[in-house]
Amino acid sequence: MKEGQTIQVIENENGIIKVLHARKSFKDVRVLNDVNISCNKGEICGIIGRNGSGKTVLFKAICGFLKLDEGSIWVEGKEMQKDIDMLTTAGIIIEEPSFLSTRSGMKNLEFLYMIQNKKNREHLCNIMKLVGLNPSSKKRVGNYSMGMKQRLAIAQAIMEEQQILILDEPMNGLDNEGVEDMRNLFLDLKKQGKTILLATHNMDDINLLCDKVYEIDGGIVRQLK
Ligand SMILES: Nc1ncnc2c1ncn2[C@@H]1O[C@H](COP(=O)(O)OP(=O)(O)OP(=O)(O)O)[C@@H](O)[C@H]1O
Repeated sequence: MKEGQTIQVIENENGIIKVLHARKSFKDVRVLNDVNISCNKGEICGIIGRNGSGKTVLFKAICGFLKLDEGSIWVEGKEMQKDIDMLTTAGIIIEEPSFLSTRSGMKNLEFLYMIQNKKNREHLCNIMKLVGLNPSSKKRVGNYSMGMKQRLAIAQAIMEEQQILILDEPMNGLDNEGVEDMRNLFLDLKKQGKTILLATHNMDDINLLCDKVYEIDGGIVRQLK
C-alpha cells in the first residue's frame, strides 16, 4: 500500500489506538516525522525498527509520558493531552519498571495494586503463577534474575486486567521457555479481546503474534502487514 493510501485507511479506521500525523523532535533531531498508526480492538499490533528508531518515544507519547510537537493520539476515543494527560486505562511496560528491591515480587504487586485501592491476594497469586513466578517466594526483587524481573514487569502490566496493553520489548531477558510462555500468555489475552501494542526486535514474535505490523525507520512508519 502506498503511504498516502495507508494514512487515509488509518484516518478512516475505527482504531482503539490511533496516532495521526505525529511529529516529535529533540532539539534538531526529528524522531517521529508524520507517523500514522492504528490498532484495532482485539488486535496485536507490532512495531519493529532499529535501535534508536523511535519506538519508545512513540509508546511514551501514546501513554502521555511525553508530548508530541504536532499531530494527535487517540485512545478509546479520547485525545491524549486534550481529553486526558496520562493513559490510566492500559497496562504498560516501558523501559525498566522500578520495583522495591528489598521486597518480594508478591509484595511489590500488592503495593502497586493497593495504590488503586484494590485488594485481592488470590487474584495477584494467580497473576504471579500466570507469569511463572512463585507467589509464596520470599526472595527480594533485588535478588531476582533479569528474566524474573521481566516476568514481574509483565505481571504488573496485566494485573489490573486493562483492555489495552502497551508493551515495549516485553521479552527482554527471557529465556526460550519464558519467551514461549509469554507468547502463549499474550495470545490468550488477545483471545479475551485485549488490544496489545508490542515493540519487539524479534521477527518470530512478529510472525507468531501480530495481526498488524508497522516498521519505523528514519522517523517514518510503514505498514508491513
Ligand atoms: N528525552 C530525550 N531527549 C533527547 N533525545 C531523546 C529522548 N528520548 C529519546 N531520544 C532519542 O530519540 C531517538 C529514539 O529513541 P527510542 O528510545 O524511541 O528508540 P527505540 O526505537 O525505542 O530504540 P531501542 O530499539 O534501542 O529500544 C534516539 O535517538 C534517542 O536518543
